[in-house]
Amino acid sequence: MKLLKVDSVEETKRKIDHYFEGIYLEEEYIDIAEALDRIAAEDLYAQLEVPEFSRATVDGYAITAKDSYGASESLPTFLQIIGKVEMGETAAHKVTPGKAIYVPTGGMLPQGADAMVMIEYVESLDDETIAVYKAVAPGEGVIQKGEDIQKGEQILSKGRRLKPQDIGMLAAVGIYQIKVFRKPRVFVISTGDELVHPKEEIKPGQIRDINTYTLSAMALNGGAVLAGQVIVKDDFLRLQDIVKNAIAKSDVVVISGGSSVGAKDVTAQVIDSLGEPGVFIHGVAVKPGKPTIIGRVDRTAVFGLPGHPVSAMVIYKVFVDYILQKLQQFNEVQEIVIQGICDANIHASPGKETYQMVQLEKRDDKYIVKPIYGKSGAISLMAEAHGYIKIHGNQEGIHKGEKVEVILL
Ligand SMILES: Nc1nc2c(c(=O)[nH]1)N[C@H]1C(S)=C(S)[C@@H](COP(=O)(O)OP(=O)(O)OC[C@H]3O[C@@H](n4cnc5c(N)ncnc54)[C@H](O)[C@@H]3O)O[C@H]1N2
Ligand code: MOO
Repeated sequence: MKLLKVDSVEETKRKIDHYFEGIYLEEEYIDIAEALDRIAAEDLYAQLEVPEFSRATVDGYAITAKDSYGASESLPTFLQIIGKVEMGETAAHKVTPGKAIYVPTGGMLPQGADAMVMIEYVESLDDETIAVYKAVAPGEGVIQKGEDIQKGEQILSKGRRLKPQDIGMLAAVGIYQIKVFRKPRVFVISTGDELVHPKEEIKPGQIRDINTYTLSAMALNGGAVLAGQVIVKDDFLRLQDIVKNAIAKSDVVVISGGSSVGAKDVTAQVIDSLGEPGVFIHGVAVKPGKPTIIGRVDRTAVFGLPGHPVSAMVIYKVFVDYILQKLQQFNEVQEIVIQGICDANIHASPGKETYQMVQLEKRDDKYIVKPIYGKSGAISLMAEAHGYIKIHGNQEGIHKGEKVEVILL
């Protein structure tokens, strides 16, 4: 009988890996100004050094460090000023022993100089002479040629989600266009005779559609574009028509509701009717979210998520995000985790991976993790939660005082 035998989370991910092997989104070139949060589709190496010349990191005088040795507040060293470096220009003169050249922060270090002494430690005696009241070591106040980025150094790896600092690295080495994976297209379908749009009046027995909004927002949050949003009644032919159209337009179709074994639960049949290989997961050993369906039609992933809003969000985070990342060869850690101390005993469901919603409280530099409870139909549970703890199927539960990892929502 269906749903009695279910796959573990690990087995489900293995099946996803198998069914989506070699299926990736196409690549495209974009300007780095548009690259935030996109996933790199190429390894990139620096073709030059950064900085390309040694630069001052302070306002002051470029000198030979040796000249300053022994200098102090009571016993300054006297040096002759022989010039000034302008920003964005080459340093014309060379520093030799006994001489100094003024350089602003970021200016080119003149030849012969190996350190900068900050103006705070210098006194101008006349137009040509300074007194230096501090000894500086070679390299002080200077960023050396190639110190930031070396020629040939890898600056980006395929599968990395581009952060502002990655974009800065690319700009630094003169790369202004980059190959990324096209944004995945996600189509969100909510099924149920009881569902109405939030702007409409509801009759007894009806409820407002929540999942369209939570799941669409999760898709956008993950860097996808929305290919469509539809509410559909529990009707095989209507749903079949809509899912068929959605598959043609998207990389991932997320259908919520209608995934369990009730008489109206037609999602699995619809997916199977639309093409090969069809449904390969029907039921996962997780709590919440057991009646999860995962299939593939041609190159499109089709999910039947449980209708309960909490379960739908949890399964989206665990499996839909997993596929979206696979399609873009994302190669980093999927979850952002915080360590904390659990402040209550938590019971687990043997044989099932349990996702326990929690709140975090900071006490004496430590995070206290408090389990919060509610039915999987209660959206307020998700709104109150800061994250969740994953309790493995072979764990009995968690004891009060135990160290736990919280996956942030
Ligand atoms: N005999 C069994 N019955 C059920 C099982 C089971 O294993 N055996 N699993 C239960 C669990 S756990 C869940 S979760 C639900 C999943 O049901 P469906 O995915 O078929 O979803 P529906 O029945 O359509 O809806 C469940 C619940 O969620 C509400 N819902 C649905 N869509 C939305 C939406 N877009 N926005 C807000 N709320 C929505 C719906 O009204 C129902 O209340 O099955 C259990 N039964
Ligand atoms: O999946 Mo049901 O989600 O346990 O409520």
